[in-house]
Amino acid sequence: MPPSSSSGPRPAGRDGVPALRPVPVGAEAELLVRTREIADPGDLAALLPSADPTQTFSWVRRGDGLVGWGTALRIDTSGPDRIREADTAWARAVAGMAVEDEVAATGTGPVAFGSFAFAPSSSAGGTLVVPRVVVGRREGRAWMTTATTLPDGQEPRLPEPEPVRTPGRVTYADGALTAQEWSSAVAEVVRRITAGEVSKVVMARDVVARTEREVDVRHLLGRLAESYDWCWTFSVDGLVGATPELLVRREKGLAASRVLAGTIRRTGDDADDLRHAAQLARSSKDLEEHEFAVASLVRALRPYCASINVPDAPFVLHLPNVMHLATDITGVVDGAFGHPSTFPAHSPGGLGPSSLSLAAALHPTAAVGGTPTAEATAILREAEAMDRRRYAGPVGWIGHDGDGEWGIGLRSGEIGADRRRLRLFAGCGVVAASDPGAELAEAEAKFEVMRTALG
Ligand SMILES: C=C(O[C@@H]1C=C(C(=O)O)C=C[C@H]1O)C(=O)O
Repeated sequence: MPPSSSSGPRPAGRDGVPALRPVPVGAEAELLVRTREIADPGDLAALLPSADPTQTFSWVRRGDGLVGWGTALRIDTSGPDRIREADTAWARAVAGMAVEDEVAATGTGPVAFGSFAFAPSSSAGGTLVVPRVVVGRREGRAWMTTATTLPDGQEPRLPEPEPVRTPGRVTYADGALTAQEWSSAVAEVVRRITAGEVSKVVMARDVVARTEREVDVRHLLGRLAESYDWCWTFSVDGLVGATPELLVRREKGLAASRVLAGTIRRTGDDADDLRHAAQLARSSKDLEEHEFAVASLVRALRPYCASINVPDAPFVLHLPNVMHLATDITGVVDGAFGHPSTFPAHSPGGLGPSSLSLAAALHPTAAVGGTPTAEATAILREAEAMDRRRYAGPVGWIGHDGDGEWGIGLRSGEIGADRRRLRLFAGCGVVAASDPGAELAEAEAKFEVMRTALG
């Protein structure tokens, strides 16, 4: 079966067929995907040949991960089922690929990078892209994967890398709401929480960055990796950032998720920060907020797992700008290791629900939506007065067997058609005990990630 439908773009969900809008890779072409081992390529981001954010892909943490460029296959979806439809379309596309994989490890063979809108109604929808070239590294092994169009099967020629450009002078302006308006919106949400409508609402705001020169996504990726090495540095379809929060990873039958909720700003003084970290770990407001987030994640993951492990108490994650309460949750995916699964699997080996179907089940978590989810997201939509687009949505990659990693697209910005303009986003969990001024300061601290990247 060809990896792409030949009948042209289709609206999402018509006749129950997922929207599958391929780029023209050659009418009825199938993809030939080849992976071979390579010598250590050094800094992955430094391999990226072009400044174009739509053709530059990254998912890198502490030097390991995947980068890619070019587009061999693109799947676009939209609407409430945007994530599941992409997952189904991906399984179908993979079935039509010819694969030669001499490494056969996690992240080798066909992989697609993806990014999905936070809200079902957003025009940002969802996208999976198989790049023409992917380079990966993990635990001392490195590989290159190429995706070429059959029957020709010519290896893509590597473009001459363009030099990395700096964005020059950067100015910032309010997005949908001024700081003052946003604080008032937070105060109103606190009132609604106190009145008992919901327990927690995650409120985000946007600011607009304008740069003197067109933004080179590689400049941002380099700076993000430099300062936020412990985060996942991502670039997919114009969304770029460094997220500390893992929505879900599925690898060889195990699922893992890192929940963050409860935040305190770093002061720059190590002794002070340690004192604040101890306060954070005892703060009832933050612990309560964290508890909501962990409980909702576990509730959403449980139906897909044969067993789940949840630590008794969170740890404090130290990042350069903020510290978070963090909990790492792990589970054995239903269908793994011969356990009978009620969920469709990507591979005949039968590892149960794919990483992307798990992401669909978990998104949006209480850490980025609120509690209870449906009511909280309705409130935030109204109170924020903006479309979050891909911010706080799942971003990451999926492999041919359904394994993959999906982060929450935080600490990020969106580069649109005008490459001198970025929308940056940051938010924070609002509970009954929240103070609007403190929440504004917390959002500011989170904006710092992209501000540092812009330089
Ligand atoms: C919403 C954001 O962050 C989320 C909210 C947090 C909080 O309220 O403490 C912490 C981490 C994230 O789950 C963001 O970074 O924009």
